[in-house]
Amino acid sequence: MRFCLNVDHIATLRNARGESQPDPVAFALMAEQYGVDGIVVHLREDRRHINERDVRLLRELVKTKLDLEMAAVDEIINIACDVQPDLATIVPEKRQELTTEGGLNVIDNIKQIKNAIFRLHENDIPVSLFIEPDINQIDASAEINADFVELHTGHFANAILEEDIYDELEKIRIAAKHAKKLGLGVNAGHGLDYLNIKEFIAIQEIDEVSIGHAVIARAVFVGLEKAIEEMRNLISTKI
Ligand SMILES: CC(=O)[C@@H](O)[C@H](O)COP(=O)(O)O
Ligand SMILES: NCC(=O)COP(=O)(O)O
Repeated sequence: MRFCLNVDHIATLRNARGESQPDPVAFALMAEQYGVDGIVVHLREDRRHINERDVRLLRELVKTKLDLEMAAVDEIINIACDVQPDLATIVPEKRQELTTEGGLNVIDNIKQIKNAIFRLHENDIPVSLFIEPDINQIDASAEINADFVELHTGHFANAILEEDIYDELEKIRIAAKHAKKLGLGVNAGHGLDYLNIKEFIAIQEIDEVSIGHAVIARAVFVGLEKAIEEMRNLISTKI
């Protein structure tokens, strides 16, 4: 299971004072040295954290894989087609949200997302759709030629009761198997941390996890190298 690090919230800290430190680009390059398999950044329309300078510099400097999370809107699609990330992950965005609250509704927005995929594919950029672990959403994603799906793990991460955790994990497991059967790459992310990852790695069909907030928070206390090492060890644990 590959481990990609989302560095959005280094940019959140940088932007807190409108200055230049800590630089998410420098942080991402250090993370690569410490063994992550890729860097994820979410260039939001409101630029609350990652900005275009970060994305363009990361494109120049990242050696592993650059996964650009983005809304399916012309402004951001144009930037993505110019920057050429290794993967474009289309995510839903709502101004008032604190963080991403759920997966894309591919079915209800099929025309807009199909157009975004077409434009990104025209520029040789593989596309992942950030969706709920839902069979119908997976079928719709395959139908419009997505290359990957990223299964939203937020409901699993936020579940408290044992039975809810089990139910959410089963939804992800079934969805991952179905997506694999359709030939889609299967990524997952949102809210994964040092505790819930232990249950998550049992799902063999997941190719890659994107983790940000929990690792950044841990790095504040133990440093980035150790935070990455600890998560890497948990993800590599033999089941
Ligand atoms: C799509 C997703 O779950 C995250 O990668 C996303 O970046 C969350 O948004 P914030 O980083 O703005 O919290
Ligand atoms: N797509 C999920 C991601 O990149 C990181 O989400 P989180 O770990 O910050 O919740």
